[in-house]
Amino acid sequence: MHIHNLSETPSILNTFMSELRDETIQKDSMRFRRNIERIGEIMGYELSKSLQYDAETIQTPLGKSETVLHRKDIVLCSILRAGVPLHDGLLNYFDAAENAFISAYRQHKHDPESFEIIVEYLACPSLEGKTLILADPMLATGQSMVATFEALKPFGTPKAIHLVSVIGAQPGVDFVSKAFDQEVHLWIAAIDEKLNDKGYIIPGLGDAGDLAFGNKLQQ
Ligand SMILES: O=P(O)(O)OC[C@H]1O[C@H](OP(=O)(O)OP(=O)(O)O)[C@H](O)[C@@H]1O
Ligand SMILES: O=c1cc[nH]c(=O)[nH]1
Ligand SMILES: [Mg+2]
Repeated sequence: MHIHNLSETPSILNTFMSELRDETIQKDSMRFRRNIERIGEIMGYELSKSLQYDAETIQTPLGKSETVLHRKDIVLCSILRAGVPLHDGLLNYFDAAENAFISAYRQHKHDPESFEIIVEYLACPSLEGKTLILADPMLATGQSMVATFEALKPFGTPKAIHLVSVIGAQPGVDFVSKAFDQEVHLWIAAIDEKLNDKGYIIPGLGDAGDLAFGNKLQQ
């Protein structure tokens, strides 16, 4: 897996990251969602540099200009709920993309330290020969990302796969890396050291879904 950790070069991205993590600032849910969206935009731009483009000549009012074509073979797939603002940011840039949504949430069993991934909803176009961008802001154990990829397999084989995340934990990044047998790029803004015994990233930022959209009752 090719890992592109975008916070290694200090930039405005690091400011957005510190606002997401700051326990006072992150309480403003509109700002929290917008910061994830802004990171999605930055990730989309950085990722776009690795794609291939066809050249096209367009007519301006005063002459002809060589340009590159908007890519139309991209499928953006995000994992509900926390993936929604990241999806919005990516879609702001890849506005010609097709879109897929999947619900993959962690359901804790009787023992609070163990959980399974529940996939209940999946809407996806054909992935055959397309560029798949799979987005989820939190990559903790990596199980949601891998379960999602497994669930997408019947929709065809993408020609390229890009995973987009905001914060990962090293054990989850290692888990995801082993799960893919084809070339995969991971675009991420931080890789934290570890998980706690409930599978939360330490130091991480807390629960991204709840911070973006409010608490949910455990089913
Ligand atoms: O790498 P993993 O260990 O699988 O954890 C990461 C998952 O946890 C979060 O979702 P969550 O289950 O909290 O659902 P939510 O977005 O509805 O809050 C997050 O958005 C990821 O999907
Ligand atoms: O730290 C974590 C782990 C999973 N999901 C989150 O929202 N945060
Ligand atoms: Mg959550």
